[in-house]
Amino acid sequence: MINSLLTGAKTDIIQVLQVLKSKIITMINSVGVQNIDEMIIEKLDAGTEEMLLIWGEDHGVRTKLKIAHFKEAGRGAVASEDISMGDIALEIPESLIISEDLVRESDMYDPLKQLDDITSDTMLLLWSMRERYNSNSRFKIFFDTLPEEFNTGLSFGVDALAVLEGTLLLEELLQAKQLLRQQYDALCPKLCANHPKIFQQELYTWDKFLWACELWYSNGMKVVLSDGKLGTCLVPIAGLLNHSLCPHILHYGRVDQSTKSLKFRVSRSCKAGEQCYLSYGTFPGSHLITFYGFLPKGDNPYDVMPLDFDDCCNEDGRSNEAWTGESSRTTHMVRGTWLSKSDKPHAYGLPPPLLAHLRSVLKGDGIEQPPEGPKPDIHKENERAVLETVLSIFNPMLEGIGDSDDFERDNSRWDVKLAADYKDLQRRIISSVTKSCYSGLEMLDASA
Ligand SMILES: C[S@@+](CC[C@H](N)C(=O)[O-])C[C@H]1O[C@@H](n2cnc3c(N)ncnc32)[C@H](O)[C@@H]1O
Repeated sequence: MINSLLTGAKTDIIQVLQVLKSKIITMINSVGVQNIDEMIIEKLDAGTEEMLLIWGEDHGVRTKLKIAHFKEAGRGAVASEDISMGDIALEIPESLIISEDLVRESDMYDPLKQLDDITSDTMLLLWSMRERYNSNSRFKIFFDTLPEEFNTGLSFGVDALAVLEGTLLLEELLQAKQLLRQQYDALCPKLCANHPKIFQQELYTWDKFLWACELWYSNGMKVVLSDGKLGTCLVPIAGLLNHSLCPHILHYGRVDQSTKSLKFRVSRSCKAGEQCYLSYGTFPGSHLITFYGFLPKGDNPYDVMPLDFDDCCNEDGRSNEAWTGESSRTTHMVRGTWLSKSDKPHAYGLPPPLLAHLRSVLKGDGIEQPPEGPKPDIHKENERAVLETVLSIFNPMLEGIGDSDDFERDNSRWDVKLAADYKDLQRRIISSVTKSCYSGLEMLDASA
């Protein structure tokens, strides 16, 4: 924006804009200094990945990245030269993107389009299950670089699930897996029986279906293609970029109409040799474990505990249900209180809408509301009741999670270790909320 203002601006305005631009660039680059997700390179330029890059470049890929191996994340992309803010780190021609069009062009499309309620994402998933083993595939080199196992939450074993006892993630994982199993049972056996030449039974087993689901969840990207259609796609080479809470590449996902390519521009500079990170999206740890199989390092502002309230009562305490025939619900997302930016008194690091909700509900219990205003004279009894209510929700959660597991993590299986890390994170969030409530109560006592 500043660059476009600079064109044609008067000298004095140019000077102001230049100062503004350099300040903004310094601020953005300082984000890199706090980058807590630094990983150690184990190996640079690995065999198959190197071949994938060469294949890509032969087909029009342009890149300032090379592939490296990291202990914490498998493969990742490293800048092969300094990449300045706004530069394109990677450009993939649309013709190399694996999208719905490939199913339409294949012999699978006819039988699949006869099915009710099948989405194009599911069609593409079924297509990729066969293409993975097609030795004449145009994407053979890409399929050859994919891991044999994905290690996402969907592959957690019983020991890891046992560690998750008492967390919301356990329910989330079991439900996600059950849903996939139902989808598999409804689709694959019938397709194999009715079209055995197209859907060969040995390629459509439950294990291979789960592998393909993990592939699409952990590597799929939402892309708007040049025909304007939005779909989940696999983007060779770009699929090797790892995620960070402090990413370089934030905005991608629309094929450039003029170049017919997908461009990955860096929003902050990336020095030669530094790992170049993508943002997978604003996901909480539970989602990243379930569908990607990792927890990012650092404080994730999207890690939230959902609290559901039945808004059952109206102002005079009568049930809304009796009047409207339905009860309404509100959900409040509570983060670790260390992430709170609010320095307002009586915020306790908790979300203001949650506090407002509890204050108003507790008013129904005959407890007086604090008067509205810029500096509210907070009514102590009301505040005490609010904090005690929050404690009554979070203390049982803390008990449910229990103490930290005391087993040797480094010698545990990947899934058990990840489950224990997740539980620690949940414990940390819940403890921060209860601690904030207790210190709030102490403050109220001290001012009595
Ligand atoms: C799109 S792929 C990225 C390439 C991947 N590292 C590989 O070797 O194929 C996504 C997967 O990379 C890994 N990953 C991405 N970001 C990570 C991070 N910050 N920490 C640990 N693992 C990460 C996870 O296994 C995730 O499912």
